[in-house]
Amino acid sequence: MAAPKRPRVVLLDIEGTVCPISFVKDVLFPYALQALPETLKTQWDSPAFAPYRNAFPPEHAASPAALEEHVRDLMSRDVKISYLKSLQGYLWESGYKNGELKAPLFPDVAPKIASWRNADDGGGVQVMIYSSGSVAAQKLLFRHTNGEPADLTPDIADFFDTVNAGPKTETSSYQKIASKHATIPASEWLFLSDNVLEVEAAKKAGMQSFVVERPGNAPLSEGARREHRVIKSFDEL
Ligand SMILES: CSCCC(=O)C(=O)COP(=O)(O)O
Ligand SMILES: [Mg+2]
Repeated sequence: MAAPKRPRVVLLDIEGTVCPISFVKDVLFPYALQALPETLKTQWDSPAFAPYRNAFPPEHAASPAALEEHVRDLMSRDVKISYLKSLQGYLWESGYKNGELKAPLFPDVAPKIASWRNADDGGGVQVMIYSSGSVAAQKLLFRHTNGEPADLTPDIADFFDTVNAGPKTETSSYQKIASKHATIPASEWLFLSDNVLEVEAAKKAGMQSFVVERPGNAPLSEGARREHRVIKSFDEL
């Protein structure tokens, strides 16, 4: 069998791949829930907030109390639905901007993103992001990291979420992502994720894909370890 081609695009998941799951569950989610009541109280009818409110099903957007109850329920179950993800990005914005929120990237992540970008092979390796978090939330996260420099967005060529690509466990989403950059065959994309179902969907779309095993991630089954390459750090690439 021919050796896989060196990737020209590295497509990265966020939670459990570039930063710990605990940052999302124990820092970002509580921040959003804490900001929610005041936002609903003071911004319910504001033009800035209306698009986020109106994206929810009407029965849940009927009153601040109904919306708060629904958001709390969705977040307690970590439901990755696009209107919730958009609202979370809106709620996190002030926290990132005032310095309360800073994304704790694993130590290998920022240096490797820079080295992919600068790879001396006539254009480097493009780095793109695909996360259930909204594109707006992704940009906030990569603009406010613990790296030096903190803003990694200049090194990121494109951002995908469940709105512009589709659900992460569906093969069609990876086909759609690859078709946006159609000069690069799917076989020259490498998708890295903690989620085995996402890795399987990317592989079915013809991408290379490895499972990333980080501290705090859910344990991997023996089957997953047999079926997929598992890496613990981007330095293994
Ligand atoms: C980029 S926003 C924070 C992460 C988030 O809300 C999320 O759902 C992450 O899911 P992922 O697809 O990156 O595992
Ligand atoms: Mg993930």
